[in-house]
Amino acid sequence: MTDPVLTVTGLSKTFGTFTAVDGVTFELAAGSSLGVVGESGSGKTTVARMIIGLEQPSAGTITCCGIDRSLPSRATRARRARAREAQMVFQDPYTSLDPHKTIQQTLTEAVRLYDTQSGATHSDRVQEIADLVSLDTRLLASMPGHLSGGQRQRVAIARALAAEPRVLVLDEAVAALDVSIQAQILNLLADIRDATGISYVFITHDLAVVRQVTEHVIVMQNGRIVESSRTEDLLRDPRHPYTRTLLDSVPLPGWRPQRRPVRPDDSRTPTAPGT
Ligand SMILES: Nc1ncnc2c1ncn2[C@@H]1O[C@H](COP(=O)(O)OP(=O)(O)OP(=O)(O)O)[C@@H](O)[C@H]1O
Repeated sequence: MTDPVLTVTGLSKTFGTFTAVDGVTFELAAGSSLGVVGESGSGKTTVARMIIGLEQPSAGTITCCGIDRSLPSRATRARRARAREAQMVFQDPYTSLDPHKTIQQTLTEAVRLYDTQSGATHSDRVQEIADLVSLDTRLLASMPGHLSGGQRQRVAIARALAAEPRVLVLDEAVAALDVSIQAQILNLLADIRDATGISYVFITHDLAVVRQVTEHVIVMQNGRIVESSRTEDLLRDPRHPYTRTLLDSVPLPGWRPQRRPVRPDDSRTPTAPGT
């Protein structure tokens, strides 16, 4: 393994008497992608929030790009430096963008905040990150409300990339999207990784996503890692009973949901959303 870009050691988080994360340890190599799976409430998001500094660890260490990030810092310079190490993309592209700002304004704000480019103007840089996520330039003048879910998630990814982070933490980032749009975003993320050498921590409940975009997976249950393995090995030969249960609940190829019995009011003409 090349030098890790992120090392998490014995990470724990308690809320009052409740332990949400309990002694989590893993490494993320530069340019690699790690899946974090586990049922709802297993502590995945809390780990993510600690990595990007939104939550303070109760115990353990987080070292990102060789710098110990376990301790909080209020200094603007340190917070900006940290933002260049790790950024996060959230599940819901509908709420994560400011509805009152055009895409251009949102991206310009992010570019201005993390301006590291020598010479390039903010608008050049906005164009550059829009290109990186294959966002149609005509959409820059739009408000988020006029974009599709997939387009909004491209904007959210572009905004995170404005900081040129070494690590991108994606928390259920494709879960709200249709399967075909999910595939486009996952392909896009693969292309961005190839182009920039960025590393991903991919939090998901979806093992199909894990199969497509990660090389290594950790499985969490009740705040602990219960299995850690190469993705290929985990999907072929899960060791922990919990991981087997997770795999068993994934539909096999060809599975079709059962038809729902038709209820009398199903015959109504569907109303278009927002009308
Ligand atoms: N600020 C908080 N105060 C109290 N409890 C919290 C807080 N944040 C998280 N928890 C609890 O910690 C546990 C882990 O939550 P977390 O969101 O990390 O799980 P998760 O695996 O990401 O679940 P999901 O997939 O539903 O988001 C949950 O029981 C949650 O209720």
